Amino acid sequence: MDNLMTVSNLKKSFKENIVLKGISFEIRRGEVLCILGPNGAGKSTTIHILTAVLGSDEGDIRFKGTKISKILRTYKQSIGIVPQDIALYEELSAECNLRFFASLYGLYGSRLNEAVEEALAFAGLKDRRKDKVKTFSGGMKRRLNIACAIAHHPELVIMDEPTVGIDPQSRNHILSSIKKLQNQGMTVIYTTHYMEEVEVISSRIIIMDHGAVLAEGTKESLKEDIQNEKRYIIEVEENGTIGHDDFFAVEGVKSVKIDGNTFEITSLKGIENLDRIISLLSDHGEKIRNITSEAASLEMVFLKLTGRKLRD
Ligand SMILES: Nc1ncnc2c1ncn2[C@@H]1O[C@H](COP(=O)(O)OP(=O)(O)OP(=O)(O)O)[C@@H](O)[C@H]1O
Repeated sequence: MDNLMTVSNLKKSFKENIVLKGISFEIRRGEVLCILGPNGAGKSTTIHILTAVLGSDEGDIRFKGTKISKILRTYKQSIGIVPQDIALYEELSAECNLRFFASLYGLYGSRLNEAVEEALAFAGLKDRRKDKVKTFSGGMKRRLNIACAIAHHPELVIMDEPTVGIDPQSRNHILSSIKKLQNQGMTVIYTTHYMEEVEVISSRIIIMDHGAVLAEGTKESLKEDIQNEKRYIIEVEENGTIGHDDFFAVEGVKSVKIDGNTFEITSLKGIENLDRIISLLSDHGEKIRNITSEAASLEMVFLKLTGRKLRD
């Protein structure tokens, strides 16, 4: 895949709050690039700068090799933006909203009609086309919002957490429609703090936290680093005397987190030490309520990179 966009050393502060600390990454043509990070990581700020609605303090963004500031008009016609907050006219119908937004990108006549039909089908809203947006559920509004951003067939679609606060059915609809956009040749940038979504749609992932890129790669390559680890979550009736050092005394244990009655233990994969961990607990008189073991996941990748969970 060749590069569609290159982002170099983006820095942004709001007064003394340093929000982006010089981030760099590339966007390859035809991929779904997921930017994964917790609330406040700087995802929306990055998106605002990428969509040229916010300036950066430093850094450079190139679209097909040219600085976007030099081709702002062409660039803006080439992208579709799905903002975090729904931007639709509530008093207008689904169809009127689509007509309005697609016409902003210069579509008219039969091309506009075709684009509107296609976008209504894309959003699964053909039968609700004449209804006012204010009668729609949150999920339907989200789907329409995305349809408004892609009706003009942009080369690059930039989506900022488009599934926050919607029902599972609409979420699934949106995730599968993103795959469809990719199959049609579009490139997608997608920010989220949901790992489950990244697992489903990403071609590549950027993990962000505190305004910095912590890691970049495919989900497989990111997980490769932790393939050699196993994570046990053990819940006991009542934690009495057992502490971190007791677990570290067991061969293979790499990290221990104690949260009330729950122990999270990371261990080297090859070392089968669960029986020894269980013996340790029983020697301390702990009654085990539940044990789960996790395979390598993006959650574990995030935990390893930052020492905390993506969502608590
Ligand atoms: N216009 C602004 N003025 C001042 N501070 C801002 C502004 N926009 C963002 N910030 C701050 O920048 C930091 C990063 O915010 P940003 O919205 O980019 O993060 P995010 O990863 O998108 O999080 P979320 O998922 O909550 O949207 C936060 O501390 C936020 O308060």
